[in-house]
Amino acid sequence: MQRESDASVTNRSADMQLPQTIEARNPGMALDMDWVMSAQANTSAIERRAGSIGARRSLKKDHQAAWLLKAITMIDLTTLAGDDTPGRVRRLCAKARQPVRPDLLDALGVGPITTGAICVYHEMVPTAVEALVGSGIPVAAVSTGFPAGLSPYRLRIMEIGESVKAGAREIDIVISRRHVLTGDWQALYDEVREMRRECGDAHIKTILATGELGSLRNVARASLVCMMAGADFIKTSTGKESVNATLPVSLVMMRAIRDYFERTGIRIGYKPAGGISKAKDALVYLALLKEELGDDWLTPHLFRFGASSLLGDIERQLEHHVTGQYSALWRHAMG
Ligand SMILES: O=C[C@H](O)COP(=O)(O)O
Repeated sequence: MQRESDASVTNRSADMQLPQTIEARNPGMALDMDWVMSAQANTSAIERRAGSIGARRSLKKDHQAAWLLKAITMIDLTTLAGDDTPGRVRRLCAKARQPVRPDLLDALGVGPITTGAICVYHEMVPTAVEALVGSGIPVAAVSTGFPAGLSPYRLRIMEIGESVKAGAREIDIVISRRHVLTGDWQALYDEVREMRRECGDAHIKTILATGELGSLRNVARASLVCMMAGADFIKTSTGKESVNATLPVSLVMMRAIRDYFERTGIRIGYKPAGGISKAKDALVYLALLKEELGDDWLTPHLFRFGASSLLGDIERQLEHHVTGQYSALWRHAMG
């Protein structure tokens, strides 16, 4: 019985690999301070809503394997460590090309899938680009003095250009947290606008480092300013803050995205990142996304997980789904 319903959704999951409608990019707009300052966040209501999401049933349990496969296609498979080597990046790229064992995919009735992207530091971009030739998987580079974003402004801008030149098709920039903490929204807008310009055709994800922004209201306002400045995606965290992606922050950012869509007709992507390592947590994020932004956002063009170890746990859960047995986590090493 469970197999039957899984199969029907799993077939749908194969559609995930079909080209999605590519929408026009967010051109941005003039900074609208009235709109920015009107953004508020009722922390207790947000926490209550975020706390209830895990218990809801928006993703049917017997369709879990299909949702986990979908989650894989939305992972920015990441390595951002000081000891990264070309060998580690090449292994990660091989994993991005074939994130799930073919026998498991066969058993689930699905064709080949890939992760959404590979995410690395600038120095590793050429290695990743070479390792992914012909796969269609984009390379994302973290840029602008990641993770603190405190290197000289000119160099941060140049870093973007260098990564684009090296073949990165997505640039994850970090914003200057101080602009948010001092309420200098114009400076934040100008910074992101210039970074967006430097990205050229590469898509820009703006990392808010929400764990360092002081309040959910600041998260809401910073999200709006980044979108007004032309962000293609807004992303929670670098993975290096002491608090990274959380459900309350995700709720606030998703609602800012909804607000922006309702007023401009432009869909902005969302990327929770940092500390998401369990398949069950990924499902909760997808449930929240579906409930807050709807099915249109359930595509790698509009949603990514920034994660270094989530894939291993998802693969383990899929193996359990097919064989009824769990394998050891070490068998799912990423790099
Ligand atoms: O942007 C991605 C994050 O750095 C990944 O964080 P993680 O290693 O906690 O999964």
